[in-house]
Amino acid sequence: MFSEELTISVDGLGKKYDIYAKPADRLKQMILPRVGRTMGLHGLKYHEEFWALRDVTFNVQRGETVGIIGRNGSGKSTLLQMICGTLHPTEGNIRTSGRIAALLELGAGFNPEFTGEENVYLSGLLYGIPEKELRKRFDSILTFADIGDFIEQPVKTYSSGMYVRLAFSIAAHVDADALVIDEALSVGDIRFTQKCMRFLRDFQKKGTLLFVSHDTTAVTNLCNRAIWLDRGRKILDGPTKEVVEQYLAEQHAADRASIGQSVALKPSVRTSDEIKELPMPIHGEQLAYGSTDTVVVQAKTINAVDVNNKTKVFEFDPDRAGNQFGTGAAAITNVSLASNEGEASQLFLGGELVSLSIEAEVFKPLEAPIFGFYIKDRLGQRLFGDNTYLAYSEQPVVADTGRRLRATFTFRMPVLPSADYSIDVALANGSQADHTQQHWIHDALTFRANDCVTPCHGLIGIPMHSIKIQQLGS
Ligand SMILES: Nc1ncnc2c1ncn2[C@@H]1O[C@H](COP(=O)(O)OP(=O)(O)OP(=O)(O)O)[C@@H](O)[C@H]1O
Repeated sequence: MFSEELTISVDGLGKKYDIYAKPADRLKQMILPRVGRTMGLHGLKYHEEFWALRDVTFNVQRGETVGIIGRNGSGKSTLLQMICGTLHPTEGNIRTSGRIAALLELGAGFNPEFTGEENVYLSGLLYGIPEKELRKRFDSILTFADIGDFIEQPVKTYSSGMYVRLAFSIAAHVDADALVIDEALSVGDIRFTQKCMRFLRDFQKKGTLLFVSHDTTAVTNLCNRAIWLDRGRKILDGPTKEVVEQYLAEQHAADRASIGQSVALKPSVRTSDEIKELPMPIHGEQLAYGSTDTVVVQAKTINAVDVNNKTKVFEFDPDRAGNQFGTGAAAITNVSLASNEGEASQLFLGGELVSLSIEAEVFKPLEAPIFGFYIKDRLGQRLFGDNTYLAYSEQPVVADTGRRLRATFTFRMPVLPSADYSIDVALANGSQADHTQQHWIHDALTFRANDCVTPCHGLIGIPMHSIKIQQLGS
């Protein structure tokens, strides 16, 4: 039975396309089977069957945010279009409850000949919002979209960014119970994207969200759950962090396999597409603490309290680390955090200088090794990270077979809200733009930040150089 708590229920869903090699085959398929049947011939086929989606089953509960990930052509858009009712399934069932607003890829939704304003009313009516109500909301829709006088121009004259601004603004104003978003946010500029993200974070508190993106970081940031599609099939459905990690690992394995490189270090070792976007962030992406000591102006107060932002580090244990992948030409053998004086320690303070060391053993010569790390929060959001590339780009450290290497990053442990965190470490070979991961370990070290007496508003806290209130003359 379809529960009231379910917003979307998808059962055995499939979409088949008949692919014809040439247009004439389509005609033959329409006419000849009938002729054949009258002659007692059956099963004449002039096309290939192609299943864009097959056998996909899942439920989305009211209030859930679910990310859909997968390679190009894996069936994500096909799935969303069927959920929104713009595409008919070949087999299976979809049940939805409440009002679903869709923000599908460009091309869907608006009548290109109509002006933006006409499209606002048209879309509103399709969502069942009475015209009188739409009039009341029109100004707010326009303000959100921020496309100025273009609202009076036909939509066919819009840039893709304007199109998405208007489409998103409408979807945000129709009191939807569920929002279905397909790649739309990749089009807008940063300010608009931030505005949409704020809206979505607010919407998440009450509504159901289905979110397709190639940007796995965005999926990780926004969704608690993810569904991975591949070649039209559901591969995995679960907590976002796990699904994204496995998806990236699988992608890298496939990429490596396609260029004939070995991929496995050990059964749990996987490869990842992160290689393309990383090795790890370049300098400048890292947290902007100065090289000189920062004065924490609240230090007096903080030190007066027994429990400040202490961070407890759990030692590196290769068997307990998360997913791993890489070619296996080198292996990371140890990871540790020490105080800046080099003392191995398990407790640090937010704002303290610490050193992260990554040691590795080389099995095959590396002409340009790059070590890197990321610090991630509980949802897998990357808070900051860095790599050795820029420091050694002019003169890479060449490592022969049998050598052992150690990279050390010294940085200020940020002030962190009380929660669990983890550190990904990696050793690649090559350049920032073109490299191969030799060994990447997700969650090599984990740590817990304790009671945040130190001011920390947001993902990480920056120790303040000064805080003042001044009386100004009237
Ligand atoms: N009308 C159609 N006729 C034939 N094949 C189609 C049709 N529409 C989609 N397909 C095929 O179905 C498969 C799934 O397409 P879909 O657009 O759903 O993938 P996707 O995961 O959204 O891809 P992308 O990430 O590139 O947007 C693709 O191989 C695509 O070529």
